[in-house]
Parts: sequence; C-alpha cells; structure tokens
Amino acid sequence: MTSAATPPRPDATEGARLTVLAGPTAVGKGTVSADVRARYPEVWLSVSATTRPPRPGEVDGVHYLFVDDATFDRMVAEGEFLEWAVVHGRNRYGTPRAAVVERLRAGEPALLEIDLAGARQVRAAMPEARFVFLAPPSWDELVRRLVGRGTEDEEERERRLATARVELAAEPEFDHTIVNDDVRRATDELVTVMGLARR
Ligand SMILES: Nc1ncnc2c1ncn2[C@@H]1O[C@H](COP(=O)(O)OP(=O)(O)OP(=O)(O)O)[C@@H](O)[C@H]1O
Ligand SMILES: Nc1nc2c(ncn2[C@@H]2O[C@H](COP(=O)(O)O)[C@@H](O)[C@H]2O)c(=O)[nH]1
Repeated sequence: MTSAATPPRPDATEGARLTVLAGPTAVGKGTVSADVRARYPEVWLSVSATTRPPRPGEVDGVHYLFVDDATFDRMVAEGEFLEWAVVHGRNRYGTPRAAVVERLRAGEPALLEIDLAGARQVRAAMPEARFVFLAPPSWDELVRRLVGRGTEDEEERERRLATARVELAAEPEFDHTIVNDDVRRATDELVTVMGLARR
C-alpha cells in the first residue's frame, strides 16, 4: 500500500545516480561506505530503518533509524520504504523512500548498502541503478572479519554465515564485482563505477 504522500518514482536519469552496494556479512560494506563518505562527501549514504537493537557506539539517525516493530509495520503499511527485508532471518531493515527520491531529484549521487533481497527489489523498481557486489578475498578471510569484528555471538555468526553462502552464490546477478582486499582500493573502484572522478 502507498499513501498519498508517497513521492513519485524517480525517472531513468535520476535513477541512474543510484548505486546499490550488497555483499555477504562482514565483507566490509559499512567500512567501504564510510570511506566513500569520508573521501567523497558529495555522495549521499542512505540511513536505513531497522528493528535490530543498536550495537555499542551506534547512534540513532546516524548509523540507523532504530525503530520498534510497530513503527516498522506502520512504515511498511504507509509505503514509506523503497525496499525492505528480513535479514539473516531475524530483524527487519528498510530504505526510507522519500530521502532517496529527494537526493536523486537534487542531482546527488546516492549509495544504498543493503542485503540481496533488498537489492533485488530495487532492481525491479529502478533497473537503471547500478548494482555492485562487494566480495571477500576468500571465505576464510570473511569468517576472520566476522569473528574479528566481535559484535555477534556464535549463534548469530552461524546465522550470518549461512546467509553469506546464499549471497555469494548471487554474485552473477550484479553489474559489477569489487573484491574488498584493501579498503582504499575498493573505494576507488566503487567511485569509478559510480561515475565519480577518483582523487
Ligand atoms: N579490506 C579489509 N581488510 C581487512 N579488514 C576489513 C576490510 N574491510 C573491512 N574490514 C573489517 O571487517 C569487519 C567487517 O566490516 P563491516 O562491518 O564494514 O562489514 P559489513 O559488510 O558492513 O557487515 P554486515 O553486513 O554484517 O553489517 C570490520 O571489523 C572491518 O574493520
Ligand atoms: N534490505 C536491506 N538490507 C539492509 C538495509 N540496511 C542494512 N541492510 C543489511 O542488513 C545486514 C545486516 O546489517 P547489520 O548492521 O545488522 O550488520 C547487512 O548486510 C546490510 O547490508 C536496508 O535498508 N535494507
């Protein structure tokens, strides 16, 4: 369902300014996105809504909009999401549509860091966007990064690694693959794909 306030769908020119970055857990999507923002502040990074509780250090409105189930339900019912998904079989995450449309209309390059199901929904809604898969140098390195991050317990790590196998198998669906063996180099590749001049 969409409400009367739902902004109209971006046209193809506007949609082409949108880049979707996906990839398995702990591959470094957040790290690379933060590096893009730090070095290319003209890129707008969408802030997702999630029902996941904040990790230590995460700030509401900066890392995520942390919402309860009732609020997420309302946002879904009112058509406020460009896409949303249950990720790792547990919490819900969604991209607020209005902010994306506003930035694309303003001519700004926009970046979404979302899961595979969300990327597929954006592909269906805005096929002119760019779809980038961030890949790990190896499976063992992916596991090392997940464990090294230290933000999930063993049960949650297992859950995330099960999803990771599915996400890795979907890599051929994407327009571009970038191997995150080095953050700066991966960022350079990503901004090139986004059509920005490297600095
Ligand atoms: N190129 C890299 N080399 C080594 N470590 C890296 C690299 N990129 C990211 N990391 C580290 O890997 C860990 C996971 O990174 P990050 O949290 O950015 O992953 P993510 O893909 O956003 O994960 P999730 O999907 O689970 O939210 C972090 O500890 C980060 O510092
Ligand atoms: N479909 C969407 N997926 C999203 C969104 N925001 C984040 N994510 C993905 O969730 C997982 C887990 O994130 P974490 O912060 O709990 O580690 C990660 O793969 C993100 O890409 C969204 O708006 N929609």
